[in-house]
This record gives sequence, C-alpha cells and structure tokens, in this order.
Amino acid sequence: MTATFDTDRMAAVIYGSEKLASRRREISAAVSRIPELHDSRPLPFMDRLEKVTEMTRKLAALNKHLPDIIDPNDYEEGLHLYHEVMGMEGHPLALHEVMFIPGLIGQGSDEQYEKWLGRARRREIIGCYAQTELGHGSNLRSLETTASYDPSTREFIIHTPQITALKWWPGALGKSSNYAIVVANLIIRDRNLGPHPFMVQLRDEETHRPLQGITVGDIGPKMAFNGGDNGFLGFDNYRIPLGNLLNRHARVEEDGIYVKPPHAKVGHSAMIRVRSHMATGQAWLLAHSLIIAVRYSAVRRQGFLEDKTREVKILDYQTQQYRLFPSIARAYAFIFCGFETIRLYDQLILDVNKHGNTSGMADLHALTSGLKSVVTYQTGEGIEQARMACGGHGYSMASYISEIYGVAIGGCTYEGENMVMLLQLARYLVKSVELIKNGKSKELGPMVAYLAEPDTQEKTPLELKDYVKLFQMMSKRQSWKATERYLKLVEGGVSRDVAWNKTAVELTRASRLHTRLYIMETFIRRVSSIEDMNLRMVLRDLVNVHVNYELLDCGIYLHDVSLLDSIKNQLYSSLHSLRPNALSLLDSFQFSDIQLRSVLGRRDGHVYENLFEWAKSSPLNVSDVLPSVDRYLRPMMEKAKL
Ligand SMILES: CCCCCCCCCCCC(=O)SCCNC(=O)CCNC(=O)[C@H](O)C(C)(C)COP(=O)(O)OP(=O)(O)OC[C@H]1O[C@@H](n2cnc3c(N)ncnc32)[C@H](O)[C@@H]1OP(=O)(O)O
Ligand SMILES: Cc1cc2nc3c(=O)[nH]c(=O)nc-3n(C[C@H](O)[C@H](O)[C@H](O)COP(=O)(O)OP(=O)(O)OC[C@H]3O[C@@H](n4cnc5c(N)ncnc54)[C@H](O)[C@@H]3O)c2cc1C
Repeated sequence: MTATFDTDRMAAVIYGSEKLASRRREISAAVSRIPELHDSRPLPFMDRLEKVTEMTRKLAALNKHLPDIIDPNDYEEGLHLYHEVMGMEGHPLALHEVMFIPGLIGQGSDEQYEKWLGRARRREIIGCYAQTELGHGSNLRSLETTASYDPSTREFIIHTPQITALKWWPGALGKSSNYAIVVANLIIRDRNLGPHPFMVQLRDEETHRPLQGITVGDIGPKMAFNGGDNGFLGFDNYRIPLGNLLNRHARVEEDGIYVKPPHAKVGHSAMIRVRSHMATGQAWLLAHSLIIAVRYSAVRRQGFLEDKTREVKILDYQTQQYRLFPSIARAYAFIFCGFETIRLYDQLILDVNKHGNTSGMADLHALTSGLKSVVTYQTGEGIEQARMACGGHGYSMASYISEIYGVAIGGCTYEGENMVMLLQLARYLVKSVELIKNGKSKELGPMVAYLAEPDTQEKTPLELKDYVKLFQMMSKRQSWKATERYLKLVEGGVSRDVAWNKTAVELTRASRLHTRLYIMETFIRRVSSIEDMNLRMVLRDLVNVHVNYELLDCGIYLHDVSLLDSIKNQLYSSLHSLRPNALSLLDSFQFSDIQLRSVLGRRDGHVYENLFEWAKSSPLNVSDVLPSVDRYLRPMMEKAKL
C-alpha cells in the first residue's frame, strides 16, 4: 500500500525542520559506513560487564569520529549521533549531556562556567547528577547528605551521616564519572538551609581512583539501562572549596553570610529540563516499538479472512489496528507536546539566568509534572501492546521490544515518581479552582482558563471541536469535584495534609485528565498549522483516532448510548482509513536498522531468515553439546538407566 504523503516531508514535521531531518539521514548513513561504531555483536547476548565495556568502547570510537560526522556544537545532531551509535541502554556520558552540563548551565555562575563548563563540553571530565539517596528520592526536603560551611578554611564539609544518606541511583555515577553535581543540605552555623547543588570531584583525574573520603560504586543490574553504571556514593567529611557551591542563584559569602535565591525551587532546573525533554524522548521510544510491530505485522501472515486461499497479514485484523494505531497517534501527539515544553524550558532558563525572572516556573513545573507522568505511563502501555502484537517473536530479545519497554518505563520513576508528580500538578489545579471560587479568575494561567468556563449544554457533537469540548468539560468537572471534596474535609475540621491524602486518588485523576486535554489540544493545534495538505489529511486521521480513543479510554458519558456508539463508529472507521498509511507514518521517523537494533523491525522484511541467523549466533550454539550437559545431564540420564 503506497502512502498518501511524502515521508521525508513528514520527517521534517517530526524533527522540526527539513534541514535536521536530512542531516539525521546523512548522519545515519555516515554511521553505517563505520563498523567500529556498530555493536560488535547483538547486545542481548552480552552479560553486564561486556555490555558496559562495549558501551565504553563505542563511546571512545564515537568521540574519535564525531568531528567528521557532525558539527560538535549542534545539540540536535549530537543527540541523533548518540542515539544512533550508543542506543538506549546507557553509557558513561548518558547523564553528562542530559543533566550534568544542563545542571552546570542552570546553576553555575559565569566564573564557574569558566572553570568547568568548557572542560565538560570537551569531555575532559565526566559528570553526573547525584541527588537521590538510599532513603529518599521523592521527598527532597528529607535528603540527608550535609554540606557544612567551615568559615575558618572557607570550605564545605560534605558528609553522609548514615546509610540512608548514601547517594543511590544516579546514572553514570558508579564507575564512569569523575565529577558530580551533588545535592546536599547546606548547613551554616547549625542552620539547615535545605538542598543546594555542589560541584564535587569524585575521582583522581589521572588514575580515576576514588579520592580520599569518597566511597563510590555500581548498584548492580536493573530492569534495563544495563549498559550504564547507576551508582552509590558516600562521603566521609569530604572537604570542597567555597567556590564549589554552584552559586548563580544562592550564594555563601566567605564569612558565612547566606544570600538566598530568587525562588525556593530555582535549584531544581536540571530536573525541569529532563522533564521538559521527556515527552520527545518517550515518543521516540514508543515509535521505536511501533515501527517494529507494524513492520512485522505487515509481513506476518496468520489465519484467514474472506480470501481462503492465502493467510491474511495480521495488520489487517481490527484488533491489531486497535492495539497499535492509537499509540501511533500518541507518539505524534507527544512529539508536538515535546516541542512546546522544550521551547518553554529554554525560555525559562533565559528569563531566570539573564533577568532573574522566575514567573514562568510554576506553570512549567505544573505542566511538566503532569506531562512526564501521563506520557511515560501511556508510552509503557503502548510498548507492551506492541510487544504482545508480535506474538512469540515479540517476546524474543530479537525483537528488542522488552529492552525498549524497560528503558521507557523507567521514566515512570525517574525525574519524580509519577504519583508524586501528578499530585504536584493537582496542587496547581486546586489553587486555580480556589482562585475562581474567590472571584479571581483573571489570575488564572492560560493552561487552566477553561476551569472558569461555564458548563456547555451537552448538544449532540457533530465536529471534532465538539468532542474536544466534551473532554474539556469532563476534565473541568473532575478538577472541581476533587477540589470541593478536599475543601469540604478541610472546612469540616480535617487538617490540610490529611484532607489532601484522603482526596489524593481523585486529585491524581484530575491531573491525568487535565494533562490528556493538554496533549489533545496541542496535537490538534499543531496539525491545523501544517500547510502540506497531504500531511495534514493523514494527521487528521490520527487526530480522529486519538480524540475518540481518549474519550472511550477515559470512560466519558458511558451512560449516553447513542453518543457512545457514534464515538466507537468514528474510531473504528478511523482505524480502517489509517491502515494504508500506518507503516509510512512510522517510517517517517526514519530510524535506521542500526538504531532499532531489532531483527523483527529490519527494513528488508526478511524476518524469518534474519531470526534464524540471529538465533544461530547465540553463545549457547557455539557447541552442539553444552559442557553443562556433559557435566550434569548425561550422568543424570545414565544413572537413570541403571
Ligand atoms: C527518555 C530518554 C531519557 C534517557 C535519559 C534518562 C535520564 C534519567 C535521569 C533521571 C534523573 C533523576 O531521576 S534526577 C532525580 C529526580 N528526582 C526528582 O524528580 C525528585 C521529585 N521530588 C521533587 O521534585 C520534590 O520533592 C517535590 C516537587 C515533589 C516536592 O518538593 P517540596 O519542596 O516538598 O515542594 P512542595 O511542598 O510539594 O511544594 C511547594 C511549592 O513549590 C512548588 N514547586 C516544587 N517544585 C518546583 C519546581 N521545580 N519549580 C517550580 N515550583 C516548584 C510547588 O508547586 C509548590 O507551590 P505552591 O503549591 O506552594 O504554590
Ligand atoms: C533508571 C533510573 C535512573 C535514575 N537516575 C537518577 C539520577 O541520575 N540522579 C538521581 O539523583 N536520581 C536518579 N534516579 C532516582 C529517581 O529519581 C528516584 O527513584 C525517584 O525520584 C523516586 O524516588 P524513590 O525511588 O526514592 O521512591 P520513593 O520516593 O521512596 O517513592 C516510592 C513510592 O512511594 C509512593 N510515594 C512516595 N512519595 C509519595 C507522595 N508524596 N504521595 C504519594 N505517594 C508517594 C509512590 O508510589 C512511589 O513510587 C533514577 C532512577 C531510575 C529508576
């Protein structure tokens, strides 16, 4: 089936410009010509040490070839090159680019840029972001690592008071990084001023051995990311100079005077940055799994429909389309949301760093708290459906889908556990409803203005905008219902904390609906702005699938049977009309075979031959008879014969 649109032009929509889309193709082509940038053998056949070694080997090779392939100062080109070569399982520089450098930019002063930023960019040093501890991750107020100021030597003494204070989880901390941005409680004259970011050298730059007073190592295998070394880190009264407090926002003078930051949370910028980028990163992971599943579904034949002479492609089953196509819509919707949040983050950093203007922080915190939670959860659901849609071969590591799942689903936990972040957004929604109740609707932020709109009369929806209005009213009602439930408890004498906890499930439901409304409206807004008619037509099909699927999935108006039927009928006909374009919508992401790392998803479609070759290369097939059979099984069977 030929697509009704140009996939290169769709790639330009996905990546934001024709230039970047074509540069991505050139970079992938360049990588395909350099064998030392390829996996030396399939990653699923490697144990953890082999995998970490392989990632380190490739990283060094990439660093060598990088100047010949990309503009080293072009962030987007670098991001694609890393994804192409390093894949998704983690590597020594994974957090260096994602958190260490952005943390330095967000928190460091111009002098500290001079000292560390250039060195970090040239990769003379490798860094990570060490905040989470063995005993605390969500509740930052209870972090235990201390940084006590000693005015007599003008130093901070970093210390791990007890085992629960060990830094635990930070990516690339265990064996790779020789520096870290360490988040520790700033203590001045016994006064705890809360978590602050400090630049700390962990290892000797020559020998890479841990410095005196530092205990550091790897936390062991995880569900995924096993090419990376998430680590633990402990301090024994470890001294660092006064100038190592990253002091763009908060400062300590030599005599110990503390100058507080313009906003209590301005030190959280590294987290906000990752959350702002997660919608895009998760969309790519979802699209990875979908292109594998849809390519395979276009090859795999199983069972019959009307033509009894030839088995049907499983992509022609309505259930297969229902399983996969709503996630294709979500992948596009998440990409468009990602453009928004990255733009908002870049603007915020400029406002804060250049003008000390923190007014955009609350909105972006609320938006990214909800978005990272909904996007990561729905991405995980979509990847799991993609795996199941491939039957047995989806369950094989040859499909690579379970690795993609493990990486993606980590996002439900890192950067703020989803439940915790949904409740952060709920704070914002409750405050907004209270503003309206107090006659201050004018103070509402643009993202919550709809909460003040009167309920529309439920007329029979005829157009897309009517269906979106239905969803908007449902979201509004949930925010009001949850807020009033909470306020009723408070007015009844229940403390705010207890009332909050007793309403928490309803509050998180309000956060999810609010976020899903934002995703839907962003998707529609972006599609409506696309000039190329062919692109806009097929993306409208995706929007129709998305809106109707969301309405059904959120259980809207289940009491109104005729409305329910019309939503279902629209969804099923949208699935059918998407069928001819489904594969091309995913081909438009232009992932190379190297980047997909999936035998099932290869462009050549020779699934069975490729699967057989892959299986034969398994280490277990090096010999016909395994040593363990000779050593244990054969004696056991011989004995049974006596
Ligand atoms: C995909 C491939 C990738 C591949 C790459 C993979 C990379 C993996 C990287 C993972 C890295 C990590 O996980 S790094 C570690 C991530 N850790 C986290 O995210 C920790 C999550 N916890 C937190 O952020 C915090 O504890 C909170 C926000 C949940 C609670 O903080 P709190 O200080 O107790 O604040 P709280 O009392 O709740 O709220 C007080 C007021 O502050 C506001 N507030 C709180 N935080 C912020 C903020 N950042 N910006 C603005 N405002 C804020 C609240 O809205 C509230 O306003 P008002 O209501 O009073 O007006
Ligand atoms: C793959 C991966 C990479 C990571 N990389 C880094 C890194 O580079 N740097 C770093 O500093 N950290 C990193 N982390 C740590 C991560 O940020 C934390 O795991 C995360 O913040 C959650 O904290 P926690 O694990 O302590 O869970 P807890 O905070 O102990 O929460 C456990 C559970 O308790 C419940 N809960 C907790 N608080 C609340 C609440 N207020 N309301 C309702 N329910 C609640 C939730 O169900 C939650 O899942 C990484 C984690 C993973 C999995």
